[in-house]
Amino acid sequence: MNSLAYCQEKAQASGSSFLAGFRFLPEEQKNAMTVLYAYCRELDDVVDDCSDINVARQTLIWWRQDLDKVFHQQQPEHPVNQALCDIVGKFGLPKDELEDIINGMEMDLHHVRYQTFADLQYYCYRVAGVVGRLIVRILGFSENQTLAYADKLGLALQLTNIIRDVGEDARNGRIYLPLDELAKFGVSEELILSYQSNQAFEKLMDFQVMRARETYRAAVALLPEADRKRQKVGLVMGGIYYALLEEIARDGSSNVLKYKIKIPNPRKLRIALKIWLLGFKP
Ligand SMILES: CC(C)=CCC/C(C)=C/CC/C(C)=C/COP(=O)(O)OP(=O)(O)O
Repeated sequence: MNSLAYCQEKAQASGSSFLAGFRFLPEEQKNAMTVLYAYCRELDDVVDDCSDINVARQTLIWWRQDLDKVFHQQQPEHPVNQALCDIVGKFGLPKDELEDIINGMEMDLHHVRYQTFADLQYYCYRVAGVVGRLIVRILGFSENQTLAYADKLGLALQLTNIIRDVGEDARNGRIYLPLDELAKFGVSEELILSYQSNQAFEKLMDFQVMRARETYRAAVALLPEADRKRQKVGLVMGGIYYALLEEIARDGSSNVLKYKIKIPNPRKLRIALKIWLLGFKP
């Protein structure tokens, strides 16, 4: 199997919410997005499948060394890194942004709590903001402000992901919601870790949803007119996750403790098509 085929299989197997948007792209950009997606997925798996933190840490060190080869004209060992060799030059993907994703995964190994929203934002930048930046580079941009849009949209998506996965993360002993916000709303860590919902938790979650919604609006407002057309697939990705956020709000945001809300694939495709034709207005 060649390295691109490996990435395509990895992306397909993930069943990710985002793949629906890729089909609108020309072959070269679609392949680059698939390689980037596979890269993120592989790194994610290192942390998700981790039963021994030392093994995971060593594996991330190995990924750093293998990524280094991509930028030093050497043959990397991992098929995803081999596939990256074909796209980093073509799309001007910087090493430090690809490395930042590894840094974000490392944070996941050590940090299971964030004190403030500023702390959480730093994590979100590394696992989602830089992904947004790399996507913006693949799709093409003419104004630097488009990078600020990428940071913001990445944050909006990651906040949505955190809201959706509160229950699943709690089962793994993780709480991403900032601890000072838990305290402000009178929600204890124990309540979340025992999947108990109460009025205080409902209010906390309503606040989280409202802030995520505002983050989507702020992101779209940052995207310069000149880059809107080229960035349409990114907006489709944002729109699919925004629909997920609205679905969580409709369902009752405190239910995130009990189950994980999903949008069925046919609906994702309808949302993608609508945004492609009419634009994304959160
Ligand atoms: C400019 C721009 C497009 C910015 C956005 C950047 C971006 C795509 C960040 C990824 C954040 C995120 C929540 C990933 C989860 O992926 P997943 O495949 O695990 O999601 P799933 O579990 O919902 O399928």
